[in-house]
Formats: sequence, structure tokens, C-alpha cells
Amino acid sequence: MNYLEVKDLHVTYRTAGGEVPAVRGVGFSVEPGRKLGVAGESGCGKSTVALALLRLLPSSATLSGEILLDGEDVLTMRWGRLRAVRWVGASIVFQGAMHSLNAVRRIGDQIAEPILLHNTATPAEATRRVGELLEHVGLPRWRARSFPHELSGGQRQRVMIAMALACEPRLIIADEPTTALDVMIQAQILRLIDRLVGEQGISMMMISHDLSVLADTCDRLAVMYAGRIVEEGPAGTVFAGARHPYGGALSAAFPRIGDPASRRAPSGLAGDPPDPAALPGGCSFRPRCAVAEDRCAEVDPVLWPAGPDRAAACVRVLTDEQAAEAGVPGAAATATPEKETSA
Ligand SMILES: Nc1ncnc2c1ncn2[C@@H]1O[C@H](COP(=O)(O)OP(=O)(O)OP(=O)(O)O)[C@@H](O)[C@H]1O
Repeated sequence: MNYLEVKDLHVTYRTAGGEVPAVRGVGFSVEPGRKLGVAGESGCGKSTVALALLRLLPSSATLSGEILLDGEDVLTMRWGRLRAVRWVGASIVFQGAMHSLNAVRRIGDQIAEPILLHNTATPAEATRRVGELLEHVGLPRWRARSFPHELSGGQRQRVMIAMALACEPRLIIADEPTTALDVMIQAQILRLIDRLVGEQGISMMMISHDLSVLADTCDRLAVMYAGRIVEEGPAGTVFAGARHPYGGALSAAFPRIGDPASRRAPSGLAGDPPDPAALPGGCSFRPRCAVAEDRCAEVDPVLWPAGPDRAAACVRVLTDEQAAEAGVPGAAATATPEKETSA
């Protein structure tokens, strides 16, 4: 059974300027011990999905759909149960540790807090566990007495990982865990997360704008655009040959370092993602798409099968017969008898 299963998740923010549909019918799952990467440009809804998983969104957000954590729907959970699930059922590592840590409390006290809250640990046991966790993430035990400003960015991010692991969660949600760090430290932190998650059999959802980082770390990839998943499949095959033009543009923009097989000319994607409050008609990616066709103005694509264990929200992945079945305008007229029988 999947440990995490998200079905038809919608999140809309109420703002002074009107409603912002930030997430529009997103669905995905993560099996126990598996790692899902979620990629996409700034503003496509990645963090909104991450925060929704533990109901950490502001009160201006309205949610619908289902978020099943070990079979239990987070969206309908009572507050008491939700508090018990946070840190234990799933925990989050946010981007920018300096903002997430309390500047005036010692590191050790901050890591101990969820342990004391959730486990029946004595303060002495919590202190011992804090020491173990610090060593786990490659920091000396004495760092428990430090304040956040006494640590480097990479060390602070290690502290965030120690905190996320404190209650031995079954799922870690890592939202751009290395974005603020330089490339060398980024690689160290990613290796650390990978090792800890692997050693402890934890499931992971990692969010990044960098598809190559996710391709190196995760088993599966989901690519988001304008509040939707537009491509999904095994990490290696999605990165090596995206079926959605946006997935292709993202993988070309982030070539894998040191892997000649995947080195392509990095290509900047022209234009910006659309404002979620004013989406273009038809396919949301159409205004930036190099291979858009007339029908893309009329069809709002959903995830269609696009090869073994893969899906993409682009009419170009459909055979003529599938397009006719999906009600794509003009599809029936172009379907040839040969293609109809072989589809
Ligand atoms: N609290 C909020 N109120 C109103 N709109 C919001 C709020 N938070 C996010 N949004 C909007 O929702 C959309 C999705 O934002 P979100 O932060 O989830 O995207 P993201 O892909 O995580 O981007 P980034 O990588 O920059 O964090 C954006 O258009 C953003 O402006």
C-alpha cells in the first residue's frame, strides 16, 4: 500500500485581488521507502502542495481532495490527531533554515522539543537523543549548546534535518533543502539526506526547481506547471526523455553534472509561468511551448498514459484514437483506420 496518496488536491488562496487557484487537481503517491521528486519553476505550486500535506497552509487557503497518510485522510483529521501525525507520520525540512530556526534558542533545545512533545522521553533521554541526532547529521554533540547564528548555512540545514528525523517519521518532505547553499555543501546535504532516508527506510518527497538534483536522488519524478502535474514517471526515464515539452525544457535547463550521456545544451525557457489567477485558455503551457498546435488552444490536457509507467498532460502523447476518445477537437477526423486498430 502507498504510504502517501494524494488525490485530486485543489488549493485556492483568497487574496485582496481575488482567488488564486495555486494547486489544481494534483494527485500522486509514494510507496514506503520510496522517493518522489517534485520539480517546477517558482510559483507552480510545489510548496503549497508540501504545506497542504500537513495542513500547514494559512487560513486564507481552501483545500479539497484527499491526502491519505497511511490510509488516513489528513484533510478530515481532528486537530489532536493531526498534532500526533506531524513529526511522527511525516515531517518537513524547509528551505532557508535561518528562518525556520528560533534565533534565540539553543539548537539542542529546538531539536529536543518535538521529542519531548511526542515521545514519552524524559529530559535526560531527550538530551541523549539530541546528541545522537547531531552525530547522525555530521555535527559534534557540543553543537547542542550553540545558537543558530553560530552555525554556517550548511550546518543549520543539518540541524533542520536532525529535527525532521527526531521522532523517526515515516515520511520526510524536503522543500528545496539545499537551495540557499553553495554547490559543494548542496551535494553534501543531498548525500546526507539520501543516506539517512535509505538507512532508515523512510519515504521522501523532495521538492526542487532543479530536475537533475531530483533525478539523482529520487525514484520517481513529478513535474508541476501552473498548479498541475504535467509529467510523471520513473526518475531516470523522465529526466532522459521527457514526454511533456515543459519537462523537456526543465531537464535541458539543468544538465547532470559529470554525466556526458545527459549533457545537453542548457536552454533557457522563454517567458514566465502564467499568473494562476489569469490562466490562458486551453493548455496553460501553450504560450511558451515551442511545439504548440492549434488544438492546444482548445484542450486543457490532463495526465494521459505516455509510455510504461509514465503519464504526461500533453495532447501530443495521444494516438489519434486516444485523442478522439479524450474529446480532443479534430482528433476523430485525423484518425486513420490503421492507427485505430494498432492503438
Ligand atoms: N499565502 C498565499 N496567499 C496568496 N497566494 C499565495 C500564497 N502562497 C502562495 N501563493 C501563490 O500560489 C502560487 C503557488 O505558490 P507556491 O509557493 O506554492 O509555488 P512554488 O512552486 O513553491 O514556488 P517557489 O519555488 O518560489 O517557492 C503562486 O502564484 C503564489 O504567488
